[in-house]
Amino acid sequence: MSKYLPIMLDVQGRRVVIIGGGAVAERKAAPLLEAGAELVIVSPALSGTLSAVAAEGRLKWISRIYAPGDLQGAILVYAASSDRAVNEAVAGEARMLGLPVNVASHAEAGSFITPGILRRGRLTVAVSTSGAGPSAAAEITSQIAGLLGGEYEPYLDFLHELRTEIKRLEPSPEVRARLLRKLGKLDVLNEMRQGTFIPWTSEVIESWIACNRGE
Ligand SMILES: C[C@@]1(CC(=O)O)C2=NC(=C\c3[nH]c(c(CCC(=O)O)c3CC(=O)O)Cc3[nH]c(c(CC(=O)O)c3CCC(=O)O)/C=C3\N/C(=C\2)[C@@H](CCC(=O)O)[C@]3(C)CC(=O)O)/[C@H]1CCC(=O)O
Ligand SMILES: NC(=O)c1ccc[n+]([C@@H]2O[C@H](COP(=O)([O-])OP(=O)(O)OC[C@H]3O[C@@H](n4cnc5c(N)ncnc54)[C@H](O)[C@@H]3O)[C@@H](O)[C@H]2O)c1
Repeated sequence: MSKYLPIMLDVQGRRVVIIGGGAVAERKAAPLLEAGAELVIVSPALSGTLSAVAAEGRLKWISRIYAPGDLQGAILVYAASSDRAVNEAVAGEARMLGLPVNVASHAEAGSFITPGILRRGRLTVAVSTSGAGPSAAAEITSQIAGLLGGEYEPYLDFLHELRTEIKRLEPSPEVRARLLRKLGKLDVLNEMRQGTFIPWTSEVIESWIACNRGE
């Protein structure tokens, strides 16, 4: 069994190529577009949703079958055509170029697989069964969605703001590390859940930093 490594990849403005434009390509495209990838789809046909996205100029559609050379300039590749042999040829070209490739028809021909994804603002949860059961991955993802409410979005925005301020205002690495550890122990998430959270002004942030610099 492959033991896959989960990573968070920044694809903003980077070219990602999907071969095939059907239902699976559509599912793989959604998180790529959300993450700001420069998406290129090579396929003789495109699903309705993908056509609409192409018409808005949010992806580039190359309207023909795959040809070697289509992966030039990409950082990531998805072989999602309905033709197994074509997907294998795509995986071969990707391997030659040293590019990570996902193969929708038979995962073992590729080098990465796609998890179920759940987002709450800056929080991302990715769920994988290591390929054992894609439907189970979808089901587990929706169970976790029920556990993690909308409060995580403002909570993580708050943590981000405080972390940025601590890094800006506190020159000592030891004190900064202590403040950042204390940040994780604040009860703000519960306050947000209960609707009792009062947003911190810059004065409150500065005084919290001043009061918590010590041991
Ligand atoms: C999670 C999710 C993400 C996504 O695709 O975006 C995802 N598959 C999803 C849905 C889904 N997949 C399939 C159906 C039809 C019902 C069924 O057959 O079960 C449905 C629809 C459904 O269940 O709703 C069939 C299927 N899937 C794969 C194969 C081929 C094979 O096994 O090799 C076949 C058979 C094809 C055939 O027979 O022709 C392969 C993979 N699918 C994966 C991910 C990777 C492993 C993830 C893990 O670690 O578990 C992996 C290995 C590779 C990859 O695609 O990256 C997404 C749910 C997202 C969500 O809704 O939240
Ligand atoms: N990994 C997964 O999550 C998953 C889920 C379901 C199905 N599948 C598998 O993924 C594949 C695609 O499924 P789908 O539902 O999107 O099929 P689909 O028929 O909806 O789409 C296939 C697409 O591939 C395109 N295509 C065909 N030949 C091509 C070529 N030579 N070059 C470029 N594009 C080409 C078609 O025009 C079409 O747009 C199937 O092999 C299926 O077994 C994978």
